[in-house]
Amino acid sequence: MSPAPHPIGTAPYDAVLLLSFGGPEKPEDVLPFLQNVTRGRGIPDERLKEVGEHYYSFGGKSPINDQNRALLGALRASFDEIGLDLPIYWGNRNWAPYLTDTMREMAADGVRRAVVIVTSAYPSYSGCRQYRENLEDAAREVPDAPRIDKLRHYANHPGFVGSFVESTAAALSKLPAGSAIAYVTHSIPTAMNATSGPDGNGYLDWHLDVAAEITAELERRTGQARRTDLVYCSRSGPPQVPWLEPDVNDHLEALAAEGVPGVAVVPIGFVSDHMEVIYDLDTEAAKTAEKLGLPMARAATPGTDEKFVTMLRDLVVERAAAERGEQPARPCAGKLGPAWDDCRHDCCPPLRRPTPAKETA
Ligand SMILES: CC1=C(CCC(=O)O)c2cc3nc(cc4[nH]c(cc5[nH]c(cc1n2)c(C)c5CCC(=O)O)c(CCC(=O)O)c4C)C(CCC(=O)O)=C3C
Ligand SMILES: [Fe+2]
Repeated sequence: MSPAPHPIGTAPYDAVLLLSFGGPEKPEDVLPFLQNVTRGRGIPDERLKEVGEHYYSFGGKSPINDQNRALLGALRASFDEIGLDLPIYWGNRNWAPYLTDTMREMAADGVRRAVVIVTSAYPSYSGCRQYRENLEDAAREVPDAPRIDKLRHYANHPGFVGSFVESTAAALSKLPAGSAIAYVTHSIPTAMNATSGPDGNGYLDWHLDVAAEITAELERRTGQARRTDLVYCSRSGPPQVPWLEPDVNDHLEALAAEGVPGVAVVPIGFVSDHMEVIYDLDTEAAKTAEKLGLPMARAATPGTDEKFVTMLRDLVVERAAAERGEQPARPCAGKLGPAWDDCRHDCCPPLRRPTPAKETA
């Protein structure tokens, strides 16, 4: 008689939810998508027109939904490999499948408790709390909505860092010796960074820690130190509001002026090659680099890389153990230590928007 398969502990969960940003699938979707994203967020019309053009130049279709479908497939295969039979659902903030519809489906299927994987790795209002608000809003609309726990931030997990170590090494191998590394992430308002994470400045601190880990591992491998910086793409908002700088294009100019022989552009802020990556980096920054005669290679994002997918699976198993009151190992690279499971109530507060009327303190 063969032994029963070893049951992987995923109690108390009966499902996993993949929660993402969403993107347009065809040209007619672009405007309604942008309206969903920017509703009440004070983005100037000029910027919206410009971003609309980015989408139209790629046929009105964002790659993000197909990337999430691929990730769902990879997660399913990875779960099946170890006999983990939790169903995996998918919902988005800004486009179909909308989170509220997915939550309705989960409730109808009898899901009582689920764990959510968000496609955003770092603490900030946009990348964390706004998703938690989306979950809360959806739960208010759906009778018998499941209780949903969010995985700890995974940017400093060895699976995420390790995936970027490999892709950065691959990018550097296409460049002249002595090339620099430019780590890139989505710019956010400096005020949003100031309040990100439980103690503030979490967005920046986490990125710097992840970048330092990747750099240190590559240095261990090659014995070579090189110039590294953290720079930004996709600045939005009104011009008078300060966002994190420098912009990647300005940084490339500075590197070229210094005579750096080449640059690996490493998008540590992104989990897949969505519009910010294929437009802001592969189109715009690549054009800047070409104009400057600066050799540039862009490192791959995790996407469906095995290290990344296995990490997500491990984090689901880890969180389930923690919810059962066990003390699971919490793998972590970097100096900041593993992130908290549940965010504190005052973590990453929303930015105050300018109000048209006078107020008192
Ligand atoms: C930190 C961060 C991430 C990284 C974490 C994560 O990955 O989630 C991220 C991801 C994404 N952002 C995306 C798209 C957009 N973001 C916008 C606007 C904004 N993003 C912000 C921040 C972030 N955004 C902020 C502070 C704004 C200003 C408005 C506001 O305060 O909310 C706008 C409006 C137009 C514009 O102003 O650019 C669009 C269209 C897509 C989809 C891409 C695709 O379609 O492939 C993805 C994955
Ligand atoms: Fe964004």
